[in-house]
Amino acid sequence: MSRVFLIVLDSAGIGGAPDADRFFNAGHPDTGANTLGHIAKACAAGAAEEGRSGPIDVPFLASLGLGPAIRLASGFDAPGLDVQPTGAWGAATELSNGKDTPSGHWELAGVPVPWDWHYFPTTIPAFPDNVTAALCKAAGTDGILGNCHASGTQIIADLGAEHLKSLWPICYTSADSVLQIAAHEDAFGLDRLLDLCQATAPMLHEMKVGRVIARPFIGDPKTGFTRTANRHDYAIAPPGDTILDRAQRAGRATYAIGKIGDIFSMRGIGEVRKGPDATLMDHLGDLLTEADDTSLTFANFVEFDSVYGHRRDVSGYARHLEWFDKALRGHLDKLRDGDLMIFTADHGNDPTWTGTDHTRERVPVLAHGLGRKELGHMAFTDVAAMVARHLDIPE
Ligand SMILES: O=P(O)(O)O[C@H]1O[C@H](CO)[C@@H](O)[C@H]1O
Ligand SMILES: [Mn+2]
Ligand SMILES: [Mn+2]
Repeated sequence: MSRVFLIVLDSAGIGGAPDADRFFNAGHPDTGANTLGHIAKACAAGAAEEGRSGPIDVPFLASLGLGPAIRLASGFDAPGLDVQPTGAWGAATELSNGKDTPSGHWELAGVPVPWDWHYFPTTIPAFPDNVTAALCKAAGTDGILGNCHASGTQIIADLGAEHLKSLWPICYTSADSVLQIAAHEDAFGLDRLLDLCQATAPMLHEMKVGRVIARPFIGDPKTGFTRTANRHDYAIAPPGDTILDRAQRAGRATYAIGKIGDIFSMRGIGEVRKGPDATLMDHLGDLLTEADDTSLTFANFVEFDSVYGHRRDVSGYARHLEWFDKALRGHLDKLRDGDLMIFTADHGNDPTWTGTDHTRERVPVLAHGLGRKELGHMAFTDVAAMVARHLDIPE
């Protein structure tokens, strides 16, 4: 019996979403956004030269069929990826009405989102009075800082010093259905921040706000402020049975690498391994060696999105893709006969695009372990079906 490794490169979209015109970045529609296509184009043009150089160098992903997947999704010929595939490749189109992480992951796991998410307005204050009151009560403070749309790194630079004086939590949102709370790990306290998020999450979930996210940071006004890896997402539970639930019910071991446990509200998850992406790659290597036969490992590499996509850092995103591809090649000898490894994404975040938010895109579905195969156009839920078939559990 074989195992499945389902690996999400967070935000690694490939353009072509038929409904991209309904999604926006800084007031502009996402039509034409193409995360991996535009990164490959920038690399080939010599426009992504920080810490790396030249055409994009991802031989493993290219050998699975990344170039043809981009062409299928968006009609774009991505330079540097034009090799004959030996893996299986397709392009998946999202149904859920959201270009966010939970929508993408749940749908990949078999459950499109049946409701419309609640988004906060771009006005200041962004949060209604009852939400602000609940935040103050749970934090034990007379007020909150922020209360607006913001980039997470910018808002701690702007308000970190004030936060250290008042110890009021920094509360902000984005184009996603989220309420994020940044607070200093030592001065405010990590446990106090996590308790605050946990206490207010049910009220926000009731409003169909997808996640309350704890964003702890360290530092001081002199040296600057930095976010730590102790981020924690408190997400609404998926609205139905996912592939993780099905696998667990069938008695299979399920492993979550990265923030998968948070995204699925721990439903259907046996064991969690977390850390920055470099550590997650070690965890993946360990699980390739250790994971039980018939098990499902579901991984999310978040830094493509959080460190490079939202920051519109084209060189950084390309560097991380090249790191990922190389590191992964070092683990391939641990695969066993019959194992299936799938690489996909949850949405786009084109670093060449306007704004700082996700972009509505199709995503690649690249598989190792099925031989050479054109999977064609797919739904996100077809990924769950592929996993189910391979593990011999109900689709
Ligand atoms: O700017 P930061 O805090 O990284 O926020 C980003 O991270 C959030 C959760 O993934 C998204 O909603 C996006 O706004
Ligand atoms: Mn995401
Ligand atoms: Mn994001």
